[in-house]
Amino acid sequence: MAELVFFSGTMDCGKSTLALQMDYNHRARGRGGVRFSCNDRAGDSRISSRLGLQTDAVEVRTDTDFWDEVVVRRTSGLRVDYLICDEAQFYSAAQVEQLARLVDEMEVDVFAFGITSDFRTTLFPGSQRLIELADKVQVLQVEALCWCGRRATQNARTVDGIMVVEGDQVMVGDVAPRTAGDVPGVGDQVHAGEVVGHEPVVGYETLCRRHYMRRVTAHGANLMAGGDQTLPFDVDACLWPGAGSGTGLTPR
Ligand SMILES: Nc1ncnc2c1ncn2[C@@H]1O[C@H](COP(=O)(O)OP(=O)(O)O)[C@@H](O)[C@H]1O
Ligand SMILES: Cc1cn([C@H]2C[C@H](O)[C@@H](COP(=O)(O)O)O2)c(=O)[nH]c1=O
Repeated sequence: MAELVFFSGTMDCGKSTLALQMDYNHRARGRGGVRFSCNDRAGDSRISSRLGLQTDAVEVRTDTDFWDEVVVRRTSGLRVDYLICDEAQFYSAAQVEQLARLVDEMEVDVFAFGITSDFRTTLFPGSQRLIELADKVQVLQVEALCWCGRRATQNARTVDGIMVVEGDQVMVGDVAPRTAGDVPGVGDQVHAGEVVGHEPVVGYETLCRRHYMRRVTAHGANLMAGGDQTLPFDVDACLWPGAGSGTGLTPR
């Protein structure tokens, strides 16, 4: 019996790697599949893993109809037993419904991969519909970690190194280990898209809920630990502007 499975998690937890592995394993057993992706960091029509593997894929656009994609291939004699759907958070609800219909009416297995929520902790439309319709939602085994060592559950967006909570939902970007540099101070607020004399650099960082809520990125934690605070200094004993009642760094 065909299935709609949603493999979900934060950024950088191995979704695209798993997508490529599942495609490889099914293909190796003679099954025919089609790979789809949307807005991959490596560019249009690609599925790329940070482990270094990448391959071609069909780019999903707003007018892509998955039902038609499968019908066209089957009509021309191609075998379509399964679909690999990467970056599925960016698909529309209607496209996810087409995927579900392919499972139910054409016995096509659909393996979808995507992040659940955006930088404001809001569900992406595609992910929401997948959670609503999937036969199984699987959280990936490899956990992305917060800088504190806890499991990361949130995707924070940074602009020029500062965490932001406003801006467009879709902004293609990557997570990157932060290096020391001249970036603005902890708690400063800038908005995604704001240009201050240069093109803003958008990045992402996976955080645990506690540090997402307190707006403490790795860089912020470093600043606090290495700043002129009297040691020992407990980063977690601070409230953040905008994250609670504090107006600044307010040791609890
Ligand atoms: N140099 C590396 N060596 C080993 N593992 C790596 C390396 N770079 C990335 N990874 C692994 O790849 C994972 C990210 O895989 P990827 O498929 O790109 O994630 P996702 O699609 O979920 O964003 C990381 O969690 C890490 O486990
Ligand atoms: C949180 C968040 C992420 N994105 C973008 C950033 C990346 O291009 C992809 C996620 O890719 P990954 O392979 O899972 O790392 O999504 C976005 O556009 N908006 C967001 O809020």
